Amino acid sequence: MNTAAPTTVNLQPESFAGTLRRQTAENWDAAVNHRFVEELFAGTVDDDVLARYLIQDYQFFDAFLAMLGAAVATSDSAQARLRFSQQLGMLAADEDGYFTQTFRTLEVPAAQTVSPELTRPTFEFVEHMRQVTNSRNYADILVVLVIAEWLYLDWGERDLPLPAEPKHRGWIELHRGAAFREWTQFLIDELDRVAPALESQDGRALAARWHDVVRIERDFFDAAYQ
Ligand SMILES: Cc1ncc(CO)c(N)n1
Repeated sequence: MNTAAPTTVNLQPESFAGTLRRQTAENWDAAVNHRFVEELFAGTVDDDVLARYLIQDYQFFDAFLAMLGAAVATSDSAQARLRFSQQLGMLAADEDGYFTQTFRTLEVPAAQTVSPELTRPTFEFVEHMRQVTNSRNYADILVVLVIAEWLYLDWGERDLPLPAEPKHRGWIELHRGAAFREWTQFLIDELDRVAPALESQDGRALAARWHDVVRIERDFFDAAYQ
């Protein structure tokens, strides 16, 4: 695929992130236009589907926080370290608050929020995050961060009316708007600043991870219906 969907970030088309975004357009766009996203905006997603998705995503969330901690620890930039730290504070307050409130609304048993059985996409995603966290390689960490946030920004910013109920609307509002756009732009700019040449050995390893993680994002939505 050689077409780039319209996106809400500023991008150098030939940059590391721009090139990989274009190479993975098929799975990326399938995720952004997924049935789950359509039903979330419409406010029609089945409560069981939403609960299954959020139970898995709470496990994603914990590994994601650990990965952000690794970004704090490994960044070569003091300014970037502060930006990651600020985001950790927001996630611990607003995003954890959304999960907690919505688990209560959906009457999800506590055991399911603590140690559910992982679906295959969750297992794979957590494994990628564990690998980059342990690698202490800032560029490798940024690859996973950029995909997770940029792909979610792309569906969150879809031009659709917002649903009324907090369990639907809250998840959308966490992934759209000026603050989330600015955060995503920061991640893309950091990756393009520190990424190795795409054709180098390190660059090829990062590209392989990029392709796999975008595929997992799509599978993650599918799993909520299985
Ligand atoms: C699976 C998945 N990808 C990305 C995000 C956004 O960080 C999320 N919450 N869950």
